Amino acid sequence: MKVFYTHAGCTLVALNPFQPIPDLYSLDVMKEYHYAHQPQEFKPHIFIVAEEAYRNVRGQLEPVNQSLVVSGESGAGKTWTSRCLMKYYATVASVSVVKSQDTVERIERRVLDSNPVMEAFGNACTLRNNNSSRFGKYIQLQLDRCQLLVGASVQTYLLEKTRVACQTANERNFHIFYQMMKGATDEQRKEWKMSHDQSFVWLPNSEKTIEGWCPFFMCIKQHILAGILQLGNVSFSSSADESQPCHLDAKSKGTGYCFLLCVPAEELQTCLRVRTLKAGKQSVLKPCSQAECSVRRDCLAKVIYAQLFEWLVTFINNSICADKSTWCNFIGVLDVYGFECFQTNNLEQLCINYANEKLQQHFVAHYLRAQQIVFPAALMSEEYVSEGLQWSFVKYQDNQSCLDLLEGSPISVFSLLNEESRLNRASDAKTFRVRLEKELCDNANISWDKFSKVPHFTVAHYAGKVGYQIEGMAEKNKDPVPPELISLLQKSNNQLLHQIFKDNETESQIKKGPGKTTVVSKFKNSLETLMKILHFTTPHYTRCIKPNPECKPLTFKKEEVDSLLPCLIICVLTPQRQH
Ligand SMILES: Nc1ncnc2c1ncn2[C@@H]1O[C@H](COP(=O)(O)OP(=O)(O)OP(=O)(O)O)[C@@H](O)[C@H]1O
Repeated sequence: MKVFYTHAGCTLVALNPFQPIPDLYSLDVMKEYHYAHQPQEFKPHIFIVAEEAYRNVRGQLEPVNQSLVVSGESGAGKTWTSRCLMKYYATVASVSVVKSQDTVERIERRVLDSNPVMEAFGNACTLRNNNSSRFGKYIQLQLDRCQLLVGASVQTYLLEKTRVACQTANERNFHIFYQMMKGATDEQRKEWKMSHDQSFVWLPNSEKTIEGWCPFFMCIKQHILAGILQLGNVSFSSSADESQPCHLDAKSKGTGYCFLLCVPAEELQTCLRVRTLKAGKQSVLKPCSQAECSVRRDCLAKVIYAQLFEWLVTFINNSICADKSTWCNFIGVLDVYGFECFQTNNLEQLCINYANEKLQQHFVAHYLRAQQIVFPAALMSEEYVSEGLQWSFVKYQDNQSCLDLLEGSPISVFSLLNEESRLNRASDAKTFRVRLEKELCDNANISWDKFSKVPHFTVAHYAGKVGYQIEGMAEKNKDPVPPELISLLQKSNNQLLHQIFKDNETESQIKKGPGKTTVVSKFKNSLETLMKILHFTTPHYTRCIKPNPECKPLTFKKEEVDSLLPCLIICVLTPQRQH
């Protein structure tokens, strides 16, 4: 029926049309909502949410700062919606009416222009979405005393860095690699030691044209990225004599990647194949197996890319963030990865689903609070409480029990996983599974398929059950980076590489000892900071819905969408409190 928005309780539901809808987001429509006496009486639209938040800031009612939480599965339209919100504020809260044109160029444009740059480095074509964000982000739009947009800052969460060195079949690496190859001049190719016919292991499906995605070339020095691509073509073969390092395969004998990363070739090639073990003051050199060499190669690429991404975010923040003295309120836009359940799920999905569980808890708690219910005592005793509210409360308890399972103290999945990662030995999946079962068997949210051949555990999340594979989880959680590689990067003659590894967090982690700062502990900390921000702001929820898995325009597959609805039902079932 070409209706793309509706309200469900306090949530705006946004249906992805998968094709541009003329005039749905035009300047005139923005103005209509912005200048309306009562925008809530207009047709449901993302601009109502935007305007409501804006008016709240104007009204200065506590909490004045606002958070717009945009959720939904991959491809549902979260990034699109976040962009719409940013464009809305860049228009209605524009400084242009007040100050010179220069300022407009400097602020709104810069904020909006940061999107394609971040997307180039952080988005990729996946099976679910051609332009899938592989990181979460919270964008804080900073408003001055007159509610004009004067700056912004971005906080990012959990970049999927494994994608740099490993792309699932039919998926691609981050956009930036394709963009730079597409835009490279002959001269640049020469500089990067890349011939026209050279193919790259880490650049799959480059022939794929992506509709609606416009490749462009970024004018920054891409030596590091070219170095990463060249590194992906390095392979190893075992030496006949085990006491000797692996051989570098004929094709990888070239030292282009060492040149591009500006580190001594011999030293890097040794670091990739030989481990330095410290025993007191003495160092012992131990050749790595073929598989270990590949892990070290991938690790090098991942750590460089992750640091580069962080540097980019800091760089963007430095250019868009307003001086603290110039802004007093903010509207935050949260675009996080939705709930994930694949055939094989590991640490990444566990973290993502944990984040969703936290957000869901925040949502339900907010909703119950908005109903002026002081729970639990009042909720249970008052007779007039609707069935819907009681149901919400039960859901809230389920949600809490799942969070206890994941992050609770002293014993939870995370605490046990961290313990396992801190052991000075490789983790054994079967033993770890037994430990999990022994310690957590009291929690009804975890279960085990006794007949499964691979060690796993199943968590009953609010949005459904997800089975997590245990193999490799503790190692991923450690995210170890060989110290030799970091020391080498610190010596790089590439100014940027040298700078980003100079006082590198990875190094301080290494100094603290293995497993001290784990992926889970870092993610949990950053999520806690986010939850605190959300707690002190007025939240607005938008749930994006993917109407069909094939991303077909204007196609609504009822059976596919229905499975998503339980997460929404909570807001439909809880009517206004009736006295
Ligand atoms: N309102 C809309 N109008 C037109 N097209 C849209 C709209 N919302 C989304 N799309 C289309 O759907 C695609 C997927 O949307 P988007 O990238 O925002 O999803 P996402 O939820 O952020 O996914 P991911 O979690 O994978 O990053 C967009 O590239 C765009 O083509």
